[in-house]
Amino acid sequence: MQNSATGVIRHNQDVLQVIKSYWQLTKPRIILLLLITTAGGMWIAAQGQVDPVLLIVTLLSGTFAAGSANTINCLYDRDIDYIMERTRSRPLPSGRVSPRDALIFAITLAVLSFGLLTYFANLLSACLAMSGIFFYVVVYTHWLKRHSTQNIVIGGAAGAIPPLVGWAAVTGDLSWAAWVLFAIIFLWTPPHFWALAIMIREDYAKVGVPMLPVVDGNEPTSKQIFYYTLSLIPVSLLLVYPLHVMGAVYATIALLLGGIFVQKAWKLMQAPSDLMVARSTFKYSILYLMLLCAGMGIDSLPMTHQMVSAIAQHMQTVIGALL
Ligand code: HEM
Ligand SMILES: CC(C)=CCC/C(C)=C/CC/C(C)=C/COP(=O)(O)OP(=O)(O)O
Repeated sequence: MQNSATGVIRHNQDVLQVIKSYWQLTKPRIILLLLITTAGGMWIAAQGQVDPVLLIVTLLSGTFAAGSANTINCLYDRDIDYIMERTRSRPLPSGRVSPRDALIFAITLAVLSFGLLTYFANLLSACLAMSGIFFYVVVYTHWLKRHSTQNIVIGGAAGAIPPLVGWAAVTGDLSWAAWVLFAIIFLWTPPHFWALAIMIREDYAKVGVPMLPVVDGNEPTSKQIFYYTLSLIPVSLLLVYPLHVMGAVYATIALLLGGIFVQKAWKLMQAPSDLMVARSTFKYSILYLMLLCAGMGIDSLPMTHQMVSAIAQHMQTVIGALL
């Protein structure tokens, strides 16, 4: 009796371990931020009034597409992941999932994503999601990652596709504002990744991946980080002017967040080998993108528009009374 109970417990633990391994293959923590940017795109496209069913289906499809891309990346990179300390315990290098099963899992996720987006949203959003997988797997992982110091600059375009998926799911096309969202993430990726690459330079050097800090050193990398970060401020404000899809609330948030990011990048440029500063810049990059997207959401709410116009009216009355 006790043996069979122990057997059931052990079986359940095994099942949980298998689920955990497949979950880890998808790199879920990265997907969360990708989904936040997708939601940001949807929110602006729908001017703050997104159909909840479309939102849920698009985010689920985005999860499947990104999970598929990340699984294929883990499959392709399992040789170097086995050598690098940070990635050694991932499901493939540690042997918890076989390459064949990982491939079947990735294909299933991609098919589900394409089917859901085509059925519930439109073909454009489905094709954009598939182009994200293609770009990340073929252009970044296969062509660039092991061959160019600009790997993450060009390859980073893959990570900038999710807001396009969100936008297209709502409107069926892509406007200038959607491309500005793409540009924000495109410019954000080098500071995000190179700050981390400064911290784990030795790992990349060990496996011969030509990340910029490995090849050119920390000083030129920190300069590049600074210029990309600086360029983020005017680009993030394009949504306010000339595109007029965001207002004063977003502008204030974008300026504030961008200012802090530039300050951190400046500090890193002054001390390019200070791992604590690099760590703080990397961590802040994630917070920056999360809060910028939250700012887009807040600015798009009809309640915010009412509040801003009420404040403006009040100010007008006060100024009128004073003059
Ligand atoms: C080519 C582009 C990119 C590269 C090379 C890159 C690389 C990395 C690496 C190596 C890590 C550390 C992961 C780990 O510890 O296992 C990381 C963390 C992270 N990345 Fe990126 N990244 C890129 C783009 C993006 C994009 C587009 C997003 C989302 C919009 C993103 C979101 C995150 C998040 C949220 C983390 C922290 C995960 C955690 O909590 O551990 N990354 N990135
Ligand atoms: C629309 C769509 C599906 C887009 C795909 C977006 C996507 C999956 C972006 C991932 C970006 C990323 C985490 C790169 C790190 O790869 P790495 O190989 O350098 O990281 P690692 O060393 O941790 O494996």
